[in-house]
Amino acid sequence: MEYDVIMIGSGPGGYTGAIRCAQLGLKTAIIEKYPSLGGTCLNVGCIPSKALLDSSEHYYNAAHTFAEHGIKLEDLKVDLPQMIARKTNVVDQTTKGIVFLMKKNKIDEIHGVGSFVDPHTIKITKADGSEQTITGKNIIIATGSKPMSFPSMPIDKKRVITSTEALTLQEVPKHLIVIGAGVIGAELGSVYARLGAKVSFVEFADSMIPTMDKTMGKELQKVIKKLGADFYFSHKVTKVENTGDEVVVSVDTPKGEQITLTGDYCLVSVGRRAYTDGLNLEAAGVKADNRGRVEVDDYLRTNVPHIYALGDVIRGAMLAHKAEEEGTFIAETIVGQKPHIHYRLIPGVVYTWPEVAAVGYTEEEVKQEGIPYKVGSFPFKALGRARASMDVDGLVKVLAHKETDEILGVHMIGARAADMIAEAVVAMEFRASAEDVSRMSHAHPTYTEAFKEACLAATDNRAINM
Ligand SMILES: NC(=O)c1ccc[n+]([C@@H]2O[C@H](COP(=O)([O-])OP(=O)(O)OC[C@H]3O[C@@H](n4cnc5c(N)ncnc54)[C@H](O)[C@@H]3O)[C@@H](O)[C@H]2O)c1
Repeated sequence: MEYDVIMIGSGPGGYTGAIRCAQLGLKTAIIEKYPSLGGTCLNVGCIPSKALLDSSEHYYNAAHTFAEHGIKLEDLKVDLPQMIARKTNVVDQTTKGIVFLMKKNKIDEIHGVGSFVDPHTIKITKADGSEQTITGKNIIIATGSKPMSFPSMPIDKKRVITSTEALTLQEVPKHLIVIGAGVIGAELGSVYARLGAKVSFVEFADSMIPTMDKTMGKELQKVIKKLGADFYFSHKVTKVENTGDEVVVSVDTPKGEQITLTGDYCLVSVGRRAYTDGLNLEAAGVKADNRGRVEVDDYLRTNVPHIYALGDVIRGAMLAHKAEEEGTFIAETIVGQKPHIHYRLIPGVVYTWPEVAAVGYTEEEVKQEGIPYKVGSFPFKALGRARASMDVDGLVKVLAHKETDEILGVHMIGARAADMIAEAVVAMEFRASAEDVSRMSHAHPTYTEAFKEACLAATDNRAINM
């Protein structure tokens, strides 16, 4: 069978790109190694982790804030197997939705491991060992990423686990040691801290979520500390050992001393790596870089012009919505359109509670690039809406150009920040100044007023409610 496009991988980038190809009239096949569609994000990433984050937040509120709201509960318990079962149900519904979308768009769905035979031919090895070969005028590599580890921290999937196993635990850990306080560590560490686990974060850098604006990491640490977590920043893990019922983690302190931490589970969340295993890129002559990522040009084309790649398997942020934009971009490029992705304006979100969300430059970046800037901040606790819901932690920080007032970056930590960041993206896509946003009506009382107030603060230090 010959296709216009073969998409290898059905994560958010793969399935979105396949649908856009089909919409543009291209005969499209999608190959997926696993029985269900949706990739890491839908099966063992974004969606299931959000289901557990929400459940753990409900529990935490029931245990800690309901009484102040005037709601009394007795005999409150965590039923972790039920929590995990609900999460599995959410995943099932979501992945079945993708099957429906493939059928609706007449995309051929083929399950099995895809590997290149030559630059136009893909062999699919199915679970029962049978093989199928198809050819494509264009091929898109969307095979995503896998959790990274180091030889000193071997993953046994029982006590030394990755995010995948952390989504299926059948008991709340007594002491969860989290290696790496980046996005996954913060999200899943906070789930189990809320459910009652003692959580210790061991992080190489000097703060949580170290690649985001430093103010966000500091604020997030304050909130997670309230859950009883411990932090070991600028500490280096040298060894992780499963001793049966326990995990012993050996750590070098910044002073050069060696300490050990003992817990019942250890979550290794030290980043992810591009996943190209089994693809047989050599048969197509496709080049990978020194980090194993498929090399692409500005058009997301590999060194073989009809083979493209997108998402976690190439350079850039490992974000589902970045991959989705790239899927659409490639489909439109194939049919001769001139699409565009504004990488600087792809938002980043950490789904802790409160959430962290950001778009554009961090303060550290504007300093480093020598861009003249000014800052406006506004804390959520000064908002009536936040006090009404008892979600008073966090702030909005706006960076604007000192001379032109153009918004350069927006960083939020607070309730509903993940949704609110969309307003900042729109403002920045249209190159708004802080004053532009200051002059737009924001409904009262809402959390979005914090963005307007931070813009007022940046415009002329004239926030109203502070
Ligand atoms: N909400 C989201 O958008 C979301 C959610 C999950 C994952 N992701 C993406 O998936 C990828 C993987 O997530 P992640 O949290 O594993 O990676 P990450 O890069 O966000 O964080 C890894 C952290 O581990 C630390 N680290 C590395 N080696 C260490 C060591 N030996 N000892 C102690 N600390 C060490 C790093 O300094 C870093 O802070 C990221 O690119 C992330 O953006 C995104």
